[in-house]
Amino acid sequence: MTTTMNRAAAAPRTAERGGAPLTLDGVTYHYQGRRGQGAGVGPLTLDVPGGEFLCVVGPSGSGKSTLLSLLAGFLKPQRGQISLGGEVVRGPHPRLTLVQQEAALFPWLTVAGNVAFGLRGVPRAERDARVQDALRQVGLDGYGPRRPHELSGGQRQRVALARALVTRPGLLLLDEPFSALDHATRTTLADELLTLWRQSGVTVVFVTHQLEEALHLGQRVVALRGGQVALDAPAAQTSVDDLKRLLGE
Ligand SMILES: Nc1ncnc2c1ncn2[C@@H]1O[C@H](COP(=O)(O)OP(=O)(O)OP(=O)(O)O)[C@@H](O)[C@H]1O
Repeated sequence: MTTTMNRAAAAPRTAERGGAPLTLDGVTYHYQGRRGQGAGVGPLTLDVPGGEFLCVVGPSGSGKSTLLSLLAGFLKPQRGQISLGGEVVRGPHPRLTLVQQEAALFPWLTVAGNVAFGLRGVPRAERDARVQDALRQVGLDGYGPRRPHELSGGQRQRVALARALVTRPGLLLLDEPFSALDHATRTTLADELLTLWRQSGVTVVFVTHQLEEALHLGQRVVALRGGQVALDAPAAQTSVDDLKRLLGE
């Protein structure tokens, strides 16, 4: 690929191909309740090499969303620190991008406008070319002029993925991105995500309730229980039954 990099948010300091390594060092966050510190996560220590596809599983309340909010910079660790590509994460950052369960697309923008959103500051011709390229990658060639309400749920998630990847982030965070979709669409999109990951080399942290999905997608699986890492293993060396037993499901 030979596209020129550009300025500001459109030009994350990540290599064009290849994800950023992610490090959590003693990261702790506990929600403050009326009776002092409540539930939360940590201390969590994890090393995620650049380009790894990590899945995070765990029962309801185990801390998956809290962990993602910390990684996305929406919450600040009370102790410990998170680094991405060697830089401490201190807040939302152009090098990382989050895709959630319901694609949060701007309804007043076209599909192309939604995908182009993160490319402000990039010259028009390059921006248009990158948007077209991203839409082609997610199988939505020709959908640029449509509005989000004219798309199916699966197509909206594809737009969200295109919007996330068009900025060439170092880290892609996914929070149950396919859980609102029917089984067939979910399976198709999961396989498409693997293709996109291989093409882009981005580091992925994917949160899911579905143990099968985690083992299918991830190279590595981290299971949380009560805000702590209960298991951290290569996906190939664990099974749904192992995870169920460990998580008491
Ligand atoms: N805003 C908050 N205030 C107080 N406690 C919270 C808050 N958000 C989450 N918690 C608590 O922190 C713990 C972790 O919650 P979290 O939402 O991260 O879990 P989760 O694994 O994502 O759950 P789910 O799968 O149900 O979304 C839970 O005990 C939860 O009740």
